[in-house]
This record gives sequence, C-alpha cells and structure tokens, in this order.
Amino acid sequence: MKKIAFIGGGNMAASLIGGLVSNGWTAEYIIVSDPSVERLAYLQHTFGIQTTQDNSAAAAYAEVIVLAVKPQVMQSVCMSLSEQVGSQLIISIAAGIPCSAISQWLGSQTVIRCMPNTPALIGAGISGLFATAVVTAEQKQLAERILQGAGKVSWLTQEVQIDAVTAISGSGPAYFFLLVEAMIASGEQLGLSRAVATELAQQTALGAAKMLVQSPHDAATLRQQVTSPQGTTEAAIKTFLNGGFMALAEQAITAAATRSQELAQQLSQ
Ligand SMILES: NC(=O)c1ccc[n+]([C@@H]2O[C@H](COP(=O)([O-])OP(=O)(O)OC[C@H]3O[C@@H](n4cnc5c(N)ncnc54)[C@H](OP(=O)(O)O)[C@@H]3O)[C@@H](O)[C@H]2O)c1
Ligand code: PRO
Repeated sequence: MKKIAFIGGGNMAASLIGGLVSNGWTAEYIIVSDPSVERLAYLQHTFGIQTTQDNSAAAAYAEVIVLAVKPQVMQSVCMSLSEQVGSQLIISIAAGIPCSAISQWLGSQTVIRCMPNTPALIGAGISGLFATAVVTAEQKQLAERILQGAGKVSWLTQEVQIDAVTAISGSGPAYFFLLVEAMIASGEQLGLSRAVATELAQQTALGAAKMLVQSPHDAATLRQQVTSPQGTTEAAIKTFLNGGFMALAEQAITAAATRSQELAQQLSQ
C-alpha cells in the first residue's frame, strides 16, 4: 500500500479520502495538507488520517501526490512543491489544467489528470483519467486503485476528452440536484409540505438512477414507459420539450466544456 498526500483538503479531497478509507486504505498512509486548521481537524476526526498545514511536508512523505486545490491556485502550489517532487506519481483533479502545465510547474512528467465527481464520497462516483506517455502500466493501476475507492473509472485516450468528461460527469451531479430543487419547489407550490416534497423527489431520483443502471432499456425507453398517452407525464414532458429543454441542456453542457477549455487557455496567456 502506497503513501498518498492530498494537497488541498476541500470537498473533492474529502470525497476521495472517504472512498479510500471505506475501501480499506490504511488511514495512517494518507496525509492531507490545507491552510485551515478547522478543516484539518474535521478531516482528521472523520477519517483518522494524518494532517498538516505544510504542503511540502505532505509531498515529501508520499509516493503519490493528489493535487486537489482550486485551478486558480494550482500554479503557485505546484511551483512551491517542485523541490519535493521526484519519483512520486502525480494525480491532478483540477478542472481545466493540462498535464503539460502541471509537468512544467512541478518539473515532473509522471502526471495523471483525472476528473472525478462528488458522489465519490459514497463510492458512487465516476472518474475520467488520462495519463501522460511516461506513466507506467503499474502507475496507471495504482491510480485506478486510488480512484476506484470513489467509484468507477474510465481511461481516456486523448487529454482533450477531459473537457467533455468535466461537462458530463464532473459537473453532472449539480444538474440532477438542480432538477430535484425544482421538483421540491413545485411540490410545495402544489400544496405539499417541504418534507414530503423532498422525500418524494429524493426517492424518485434514487429509483430513476437505479433503473438507469440496472435496466436493459435505455433512458428514452424508460421515459416512454412512464409516459401514458395523453396522460400526466406527457403533459410535463411536452412542456419541457416545447420550452426548449433539449437545446438548453446541450447549451448548458457545452458551456461547461467550453469553460474547461477556457481555464486551460487562461494559463497560456
Ligand atoms: N467539487 C467538484 O465537484 C469537483 C469535481 C472534480 C474536480 N474538481 C476539482 O477539484 C479541485 C478542488 O475542488 P473542491 O470543490 O474540492 O474545492 P474546495 O472545496 O475549495 O477545496 C480546495 C481546498 O484547497 C485549500 N487550499 C487553498 N489554497 C491552498 C494551498 N495553497 N495549499 C493547500 N490547500 C489549499 C482550500 O482551502 P480554503 O478553502 O481555506 O482556501 C480548500 O480547502 C478543483 O481543482 C476542482 O476543479 C472538483
Ligand atoms: N466542479 C468543478 C467546477 O465546477 C469541476 C467539475 C465539478 O469547476
């Protein structure tokens, strides 16, 4: 079992650490560095892992370094770590930061770029991974083991595909949450208590998600099975579609992919 350092102990790091620990990774082999003492205390208390405010100490301890800070601070964080980085495997989860930038800032080519999502916290995530040419098969396997604690993994053949992964699964949980928010608000407007509307919307999201992964039918067929001719679902779906739902969804998801590309372009300006 390898020693892993998380640089940045925010939402995504906590999700990945949660996946690792619940999958049996030895907690003492995980260290997280973050500026916030309160955050570190929370992570230490929740997962029993090691903590530090010193990024360099965390990096020096580990064989794998997971870069989990916001894209905006990634350059300064990497540059300050370059002296501690040698043979470690680097895994970056930052949106929009290409492997080439990470390599240049850290002075290491051994970089895997990864886009996880927050359901990682309950082991139901999915991560898209891209490895640079120098990453060995063994290192890829190691990255897979680390990310698998958080859910499924999907290897990409071209780095540019990460923008699409970011737009679909990285940001995707928020799209579903937004729909559930709208369903709860509508339930209240139609006379339900917030608690009842919430339970109905949550359980419906869970049931629909389970059907999507367990049923042999695709999403369109499952939708048709709910939609009786001239019934209630048809009234709702027609309203969605006549309001431009499909085009709006495509626009929104394209905006996420474009934003991922923009983040990368900002680096080269
Ligand atoms: N959230 C998602 O759904 C998701 C999905 C996939 C990928 N990502 C990527 O994951 C990365 C982290 O996102 P997040 O949502 O977890 O953000 P977050 O909750 O803000 O976590 C970032 C953490 O890094 C800390 N930090 C700031 N400056 C630091 C420094 N110099 N050294 C060490 N730690 C520092 C922050 O502390 P302060 O808050 O005190 O500044 C914060 O605790 C981002 O690059 C994002 O693109 C996020
Ligand atoms: N959260 C990050 C963002 O919104 C990356 C994907 C999900 O930028």
